[in-house]
This record gives sequence, structure tokens and C-alpha cells, in this order.
Amino acid sequence: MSRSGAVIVHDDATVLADAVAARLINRLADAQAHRGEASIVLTGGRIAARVYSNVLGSKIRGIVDWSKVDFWWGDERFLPSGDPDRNETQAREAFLDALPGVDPERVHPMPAADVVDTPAEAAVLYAAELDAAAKGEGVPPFDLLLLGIGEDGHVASLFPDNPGLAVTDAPVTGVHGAPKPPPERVSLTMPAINSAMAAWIIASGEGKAEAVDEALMGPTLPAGQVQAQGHTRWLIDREAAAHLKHLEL
Ligand SMILES: O=C(O)[C@H](O)[C@@H](O)[C@H](O)[C@H](O)COP(=O)(O)O
Repeated sequence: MSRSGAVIVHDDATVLADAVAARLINRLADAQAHRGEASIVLTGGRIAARVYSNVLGSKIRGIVDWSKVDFWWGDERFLPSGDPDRNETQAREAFLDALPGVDPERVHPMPAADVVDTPAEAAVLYAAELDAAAKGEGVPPFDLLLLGIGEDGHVASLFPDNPGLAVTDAPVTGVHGAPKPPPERVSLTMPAINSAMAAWIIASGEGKAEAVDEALMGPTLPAGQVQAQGHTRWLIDREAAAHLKHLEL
């Protein structure tokens, strides 16, 4: 299976979160060395929160000029500002609020449910914000896009068989009827996700093993449709890799 080279298996969730944090910092530092600034698309989820805390606690975090990093979100739960279940709140608490130098103008949360009435409205506004950052080109360059994966193979808020997954004519979509609460969400679409230079799918725990295996075999699940411009990497722990029989672990 030709894509196995893109899979890196770590001993456990602790090592995984540490390794991804170090990689993330290095990736942003590299981007800044090339173009003076960097951008990252954040995800929600439990393992992502651990990665963010580790970035904050990392001894090498100072190799990045955090004032020159744009922070975007790949998806958001359509809830009021400050709700603890918002991906924005999670990332702010885990690292953004405490990272020295972060420029509030470069933090781009998706519009919350107390600001706009519907996920569709939030999607339109976020698309406009992306387009403005891209100087009218639609989506700015994403140096790194992080994704968690659900047990059902969803990434961002693109769920199997949900209409949001099929949207290709816009970078952002409103999502209704998501099987993972809350049902209303906002998400980058697959073309926007795949416009990133690098996409890293992070998975921890046995619950993810089946979805990881299926996604690596082909595009049946949303996670299997992720194909970034530069590289797509699967950063997973041993439990999440449990069904990858073809890999020598
Ligand atoms: O808003 C969300 O819920 C997410 O962005 C979602 O795509 C998440 O990343 C995965 O469901 C993995 O989440 P866990 O790591 O918590 O399983």
C-alpha cells in the first residue's frame, strides 16, 4: 500500500502529543524562514488539546515568532462565544492565550452562535475572511493544517454521508445533523482542506483504529479524501495503528 510511508506510529498518546508539538513548532519555524510568516489551521479534539498544551510548554517554542503566525480553524462547533465546547475556547485555553507574542489580529476564529444566526451565515463570513487574507484568491496559503479523526472517519466537521462533505464550490460550509454533538457546526470543505501545503491527521486510541485503516486504504471515508498539496501525514499512536496489519510495528 503506497501511502504507508506517510504513517508515523508513536508508542502512546503522550509520546504522540509531544512529537506532534515539536514537529508543529519546527514546521512553523521553517515556514517563517521561507516567507517571513506562517499559518496554521487548528482542529478540535482531545489529542489536539494535548498537542497545544505541549506547544505552550515546549522548550523550543521560541524558535517561532508567534506574532507572525496566522491561526485559522478547520472546523467549529456552532455555539456561543466562550462556550467551553467551542474549538476556539479549547485552543485559547490550551495555548493561544498564554503564548507570548500571539497577535490577536492573526487569530481567526469561526463566527460564533451569538454573533451570527446560522452555521451558513458563519460559513459565508469565514469564507470572506479567508478571501481577504488571500487578497481575493479564495484561501490563503496554509503551511500546516491539523486534523483529528473521528471513530466514523470524519475530519474537521465533514462527516460520512453528511451533505457538507460534498460541498466543493465554497471553502467553508455550514453543517447540520452532525452525529457528534453539537449537531450544528461550521467546517472548511474538502477542497479548502486539500489546498493546505501540509495536512497532519492525528489519531490516538483503539477507537480510531478501524477508521485509520479504512481511510488509508482509499477515499471511502472523509479522512481518506485528505490529500494536501505538499504532504499528508498520519501521526498516530500504537493503539490507533492496531489494524494496520501491513505496517511492521
Ligand atoms: O470539533 C470537533 O469535534 C473536531 O474538530 C473533530 O473533527 C475532532 O478533531 C475529532 O472528532 C477527533 O476528536 P477526538 O480527538 O476528541 O477524538
